[in-house]
Parts: sequence; C-alpha cells; structure tokens
Amino acid sequence: MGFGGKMGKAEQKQESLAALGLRSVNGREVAVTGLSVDSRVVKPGHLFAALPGSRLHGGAFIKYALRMGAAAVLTDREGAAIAAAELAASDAALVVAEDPRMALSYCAALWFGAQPAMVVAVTGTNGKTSVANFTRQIWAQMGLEAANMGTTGVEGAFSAPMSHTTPEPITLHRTLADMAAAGVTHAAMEASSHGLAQRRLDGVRLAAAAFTNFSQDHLDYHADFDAYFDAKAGLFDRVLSEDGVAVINMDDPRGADMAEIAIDRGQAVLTVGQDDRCDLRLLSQRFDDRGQDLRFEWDGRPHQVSLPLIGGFQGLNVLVALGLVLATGGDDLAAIRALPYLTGVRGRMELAATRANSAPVFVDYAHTPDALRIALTALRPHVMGRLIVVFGAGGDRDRGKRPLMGQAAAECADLAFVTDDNPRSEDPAEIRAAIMAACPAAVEVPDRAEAILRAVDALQPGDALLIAGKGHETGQIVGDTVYPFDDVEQASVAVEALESAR
Ligand SMILES: CC(=O)N[C@H]1[C@@H](OP(=O)(O)OP(=O)(O)OC[C@H]2O[C@@H](n3ccc(=O)[nH]c3=O)[C@H](O)[C@@H]2O)O[C@H](CO)[C@@H](O)[C@@H]1O[C@H](C)C(=O)N[C@@H](C)C(=O)N[C@H](CCC(=O)O)C(=O)O
Ligand SMILES: Nc1ncnc2c1ncn2[C@@H]1O[C@H](COP(=O)(O)OP(=O)(O)OP(=O)(O)O)[C@@H](O)[C@H]1O
Ligand SMILES: N[C@H](CCC[C@H](N)C(=O)O)C(=O)O
Ligand SMILES: [Mg+2]
Repeated sequence: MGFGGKMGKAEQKQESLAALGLRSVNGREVAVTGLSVDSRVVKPGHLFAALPGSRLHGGAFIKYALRMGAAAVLTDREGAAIAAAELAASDAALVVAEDPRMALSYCAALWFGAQPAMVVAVTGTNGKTSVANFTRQIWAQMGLEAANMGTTGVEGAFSAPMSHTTPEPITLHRTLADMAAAGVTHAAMEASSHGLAQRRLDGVRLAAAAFTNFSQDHLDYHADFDAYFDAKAGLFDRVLSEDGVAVINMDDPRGADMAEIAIDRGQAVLTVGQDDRCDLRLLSQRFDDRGQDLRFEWDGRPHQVSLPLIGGFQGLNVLVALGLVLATGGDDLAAIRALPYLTGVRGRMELAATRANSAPVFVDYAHTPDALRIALTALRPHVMGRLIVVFGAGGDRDRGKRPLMGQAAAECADLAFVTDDNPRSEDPAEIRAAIMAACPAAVEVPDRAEAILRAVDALQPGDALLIAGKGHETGQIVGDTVYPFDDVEQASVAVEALESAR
C-alpha cells in the first residue's frame, strides 16, 4: 500500500513487493521503503537491486547491502548464488528475475508513480539532444508545459542537472515524477544505446519514439556494429508499445531497417526525409550567414520556414522533432508556426565569438567521425576562405573513432589542430598520436586553451573555425579530476586577447 504525497514528515513511504510488481522467492514478505542500485547508498528497508554490471556483478555487494539494512534484494540467479549464504542468514526477501535490470525499471516506475502524460524518446548516434530540445521548444511555443531530458540535463518548464544521457531507472523515474508534480505534461527524452542495452527506460510509457541516424560510436561498450544497432532497435521492438508511433529518418541508410522493425511490431510509422514517399518530406534547404530556409511538405502541402540554425543536419533534426509533435497529436499548423521561433541548442553549432575581421568561431559537440564530417561539411557553404578545426577524442571511449576523426578532419578542413578532449585514464599523447596518424598535416597542441588560441589567431577574413567535441561541457577530465573548461568561454577569451593585443 502506498501513502502517495499525503505523508506527514515522520511517516515513511512503504510499498509491498506485490505493489512493485515483484514476487519473493524465499517466502519473506517485507515493506520496502526505498530503492537502490548501489550498496553504498542503501538505507534500512530498501530494496537493493544487485545487477550484473560491465565490470562486476552487483551480487558481490549483497552482503554489504544487507549490513546496511536492505529489506529486499532483487537480482538474477547468478547474484543469488554469489550471496546464497548471506541471504539464507538474513530476513530479507529475495526476488530473482531473468532480467533484473528490466524488473528494476518497472519497479521504479511503480514506486515513483507519476510520469508526464505525453513522453517521447529519441535514439540515434547523433542528434538526440538536438531533437529532444527542438521537440520541447515546439511544444512550449504551442503553449504546453514541456521539458527535454538528456545530455544537457532537464531543460524547459522544469530544470535539473543530470550526469547521464539516459539515467538509471531510479533517477529517471524520480525525475519524471518530479516533472509531473511540477506540472510538466509533455517530455522529450534521449534514449542512449547504453540506456537501452541496460533497460534503463523500459518502465517509461512512451507515446512515440524517433530514430535519427546510425554510425560509429561506443564500440568500447557494444561488441560490434550489430550489437550497437540492436541496442538502438530496442527502443522500437521492446520499449515503445504496439500502439506507439515510430518517427524514422529515412535519409539514414539504416532508416529503412528501423522502419521495418517498427512495422513488424505493429506500430504506426511517420517517415521523415527527402524521398517523395516520406510523410514529412524535405524539399530543399537554402543557407545564409544566419541560418537556413527549410522547405518541406506535410499532408500534401508545401511549407517554408526560416530557421536561425546553422547546418543542414539541424534542418533534418527539426523535421524529426516536428514529426514527434505531429505523431503525438499536436495541431499541425500550430506546430509548423512554432518553427521560426526555434533557437539553437547550447554547444551545437553555437556561434561562440567573432573576430574583428568577421571570421566566426563555432562550438559544436561533434565527437564521432560522422558528426565531425557532417559538421565540417555543413559549415563549408558558409565559408569563402579556409575552414579551420580544433578537435580531439575522448579517453576510455571507442578507440576506433580516433583515426576516423583524423581522416574526417584531413578531408573536410583546410587546417586542423589536434588537442585533448577528456583523456580520462588514458595517456593523452597516445590518443593524439592515434588521431594524427590519419591527419599528419595537422598541428598537434596538447593544451586545449592554447590550441583554441592558435586556431583563432590563424583566422583570416573569410575563414571560419569549428571547435568540436565538447559542446556544452564545462570540464576537461584528466585522470579522475575535472578541470573547469568551456569551449565557448575559451573562444571569447582568445578573441578578446588577440584583438586587444592589436
Ligand atoms: C558502462 C556503463 O554504462 N556503466 C553503468 C552501469 O554500471 P555497471 O553496471 O557496469 O557497474 P559495475 O561497476 O560493473 O558494477 C555492477 C553493479 O554493482 C553495483 N555496486 C558497485 C560497487 C559497490 O560498492 N556497490 C555496488 O552496489 C553497481 O551499482 C552496479 O549496479 O550502471 C551504473 C548504474 O546505473 C552506471 O552508473 C554506469 O555508468 C557509468 C558510470 C558510465 O560512465 N556510463 C556511461 C558510459 C553511459 O552510460 N553513457 C551513456 C551514453 C552517452 C552517449 O550517448 O554519448 C549515457 O546514457 O549517459
Ligand atoms: N542529424 C544529425 N546527423 C549527423 N550529425 C548530427 C546530427 N545532429 C547532430 N549532429 C552532430 O552531432 C553532435 C551532437 O549532437 P547532439 O548533442 O544533438 O547528439 P546526441 O545524439 O545527443 O549526442 P550524445 O550521444 O553525446 O548524447 C552535433 O554537435 C553535431 O555535430
Ligand atoms: N557522452 C558521450 C560524449 C563524449 C564527448 C567527448 N567530449 C568525450 O569525452 O569523448 C560519451 O561519454 O561518450
Ligand atoms: Mg545527447
């Protein structure tokens, strides 16, 4: 039995296992007072989820969770076997699930209860944050209480910081419940491949889901490309129910595969792209210094809007966002009228500074080979002189990306500076060397602030600079230390320093 929000301060919320959709296998029935996945934060009465991890099995921590007063343990057969002796000697209830991560997600959804009435999710290698943010902006322009949730935290009618793109289910459902309590009715969230593989969002009731694109990333975590694609496909073949709507970018080579998966599940599909069979059809784009004009067709009628957004890919992201709004029953003309009011997303093709000679400096979050190539290609029509890029690659992340990012810079930029981007536990010099092998003409500058200064200094009239990889990030992670660092701020500092020295 739950006490909802009507509890006094001294009262504590309690739920039976049955109310959380769980069944004890050792005959012990308990009242659960909270949920945790980490033994170190277990409180008396908690249900501790001992999950198989990428490094360890949470079963190894059951004994510590019991010492901290856990009333119940949710795990798989392996976890139960690891702690068989400690479980037998305790009063705790034991729940064994085939897939304890999925069980935890449903359990967290029941524990926290409320979710915004309309939740949509977006997956894809690149563009998730942008699409979620644009979807929220369209809803907000339509007068709805809306928020987006992901890499940049929760933004819109509710805000909160977040440390993951798709947080683990306890944080996720606590946040969704807080959003609902604050009056948010419409939420657009990012579904990362880690989040999908680990079933973090399986308990979310989605009305629609979108797919942006598929290219190389995260092969440090997923076994291969197929496993990475399968994780993303989980949004359609598992999380989104049969009566949900799938919004698919058909311009991506894997769009047709994703649409087929959605159709096999029985979902309605709203297609986006250049093909004349697409529901939301991109007719043409025209670029200028300020952004772009987008011409598209919906319901047999052409529409044209001016967007203050740099980069052809952002036009497509806007159409995917529009697709999500339309798929969830938004009034089409009201949604289309909202588009000219869209503003750019922090750290995505953001104009960070301009030199006195008018050369612009853009900050972008391109951190995959495909994104770097697309970001540079997107800037090219705006540049009459040289296109300069500053970039690096993250430590403890997919090593295969490094030479491919070097190759993208060698092929798409006129001058490249290779620098550090969150080396984490790795030797930064080795990361840079792996990149430089594919772009030997690049200039290697270990210190990111110095790399930015030198690149800004190189800007001649007509040139443009792209600082890629960190976008909205505010830190440089070296070892376990996060040093304050902000590309947008560094760009301004560099421009000011150089102009005042003249
Ligand atoms: C690789 C990965 O995704 N790891 C996540 C995963 O950890 P894990 O299950 O692999 O952890 P583990 O270290 O093997 O430990 C196993 C279990 O023992 C538990 N434990 C561990 C130690 C202890 O003392 N007590 C204890 O109970 C852990 O909580 C865990 O449940 O589950 C943890 C709890 O939910 C996450 O915090 C952790 O995220 C780590 C920190 C992480 O960096 N994740 C990143 C890569 C991530 O998820 N990124 C995505 C994608 C971003 C993008 O698209 O670019 C994101 O959605 O943010
Ligand atoms: N539709 C797209 N196609 C290709 N590249 C894109 C697209 N949208 C965005 N990008 C590139 O990817 C970068 C990251 O964009 P965004 O933050 O929206 O993606 P994301 O999928 O949320 O990334 P993450 O996996 O880090 O959460 C952008 O700065 C841009 O360079
Ligand atoms: N959220 C992504 C993006 C990281 C961007 C880049 N700055 C890096 O550190 O590699 C990740 O953790 O892989
Ligand atoms: Mg993101």
